[in-house]
Amino acid sequence: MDERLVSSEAESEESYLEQSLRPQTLKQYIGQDKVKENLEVFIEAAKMRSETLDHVLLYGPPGLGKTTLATIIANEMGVNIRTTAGPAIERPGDLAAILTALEPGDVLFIDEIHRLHRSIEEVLYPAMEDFCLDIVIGKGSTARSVRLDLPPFTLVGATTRVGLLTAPLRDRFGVLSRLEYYTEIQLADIVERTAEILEIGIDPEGALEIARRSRGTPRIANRLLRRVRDFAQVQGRQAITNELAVEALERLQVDRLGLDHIDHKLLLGIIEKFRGGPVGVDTISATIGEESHTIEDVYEPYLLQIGFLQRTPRGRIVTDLVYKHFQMEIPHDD
Ligand SMILES: Nc1ncnc2c1ncn2[C@@H]1O[C@H](COP(=O)(O)OP(=O)(O)OP(=O)(O)O)[C@@H](O)[C@H]1O
Ligand SMILES: [Mg+2]
Repeated sequence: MDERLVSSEAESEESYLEQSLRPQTLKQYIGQDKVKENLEVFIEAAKMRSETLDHVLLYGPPGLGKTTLATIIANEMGVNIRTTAGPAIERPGDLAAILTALEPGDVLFIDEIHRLHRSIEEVLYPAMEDFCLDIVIGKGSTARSVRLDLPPFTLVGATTRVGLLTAPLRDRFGVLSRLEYYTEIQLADIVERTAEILEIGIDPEGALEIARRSRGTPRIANRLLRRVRDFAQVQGRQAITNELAVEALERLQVDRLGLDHIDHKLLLGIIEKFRGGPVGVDTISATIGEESHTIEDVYEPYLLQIGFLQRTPRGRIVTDLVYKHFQMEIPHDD
């Protein structure tokens, strides 16, 4: 698969840069008002009672700020954060080692928590519920189980695929927060904030243009800003104006809704070869030469989100919005 400018996944070099752009406090964190307001109350209450914060599950599409929020929770609680990821924990002993090394009150952040092995999840249950660890010592007939106390801690889990979490794991989180796509105005604020950190001059209208094409996703907004800055620099401009943003993003083939050549190929393929659908994913896959699961996991979600595609039992259909976007005549049933 090509690297896409509008991919919501982090590029290989990007994660380092992203760290420097992460807001540190809830106040600096733009948008997600409902999630923020709830967390504010829970954090405040936990601090008043001198207790740890309840376990928090953050879920939603890539690039919306889950890792950022995990860091902020630790900052606001005034504790350390220990970070790991589902696939990195291979044996129950790995998790036991992490848990016993925690300081009282710490945040343990497990990214991609849907990818934890079942055998490891079982270690997590008593740890989350009673702050203890059941370990087996010895082998065979002399084996016995010992209960170890753990320091109280807050588990923050993050996932893009909440549906893959087992019910017993999901039920052990006291706070479940779903992150939503951002509005244009919120993304424009994020772009302006990032521009300030990176010392890039930008007009409000330039920021709004980048926001509009960022598919509701801060990660994409920040990436487009960096690419548009390259154009500004090469052209010797002091600030990113609306005109410059439009010109740069058109040249980068990111259209005014943030769609790129792959989105165009998919949508126009359904229109031109299947008269707008319905058509099955496997058939689309064969015609445009992309894997079915890539279409479903990577290409479709945003098109479904903005109402350009509809899923029906007989396959995918493009909506009237697509014809309007491409300035094509809407076909009439006859
Ligand atoms: N609310 C926000 N305000 C300002 N910047 C944000 C916000 N949310 C995310 N960002 C920025 O977007 C980038 C991506 O955010 P983050 O890494 O937290 O996303 P994520 O949800 O953890 O993604 P993934 O699912 O790929 O792990 C970061 O550089 C971060 O600074
Ligand atoms: Mg993350």
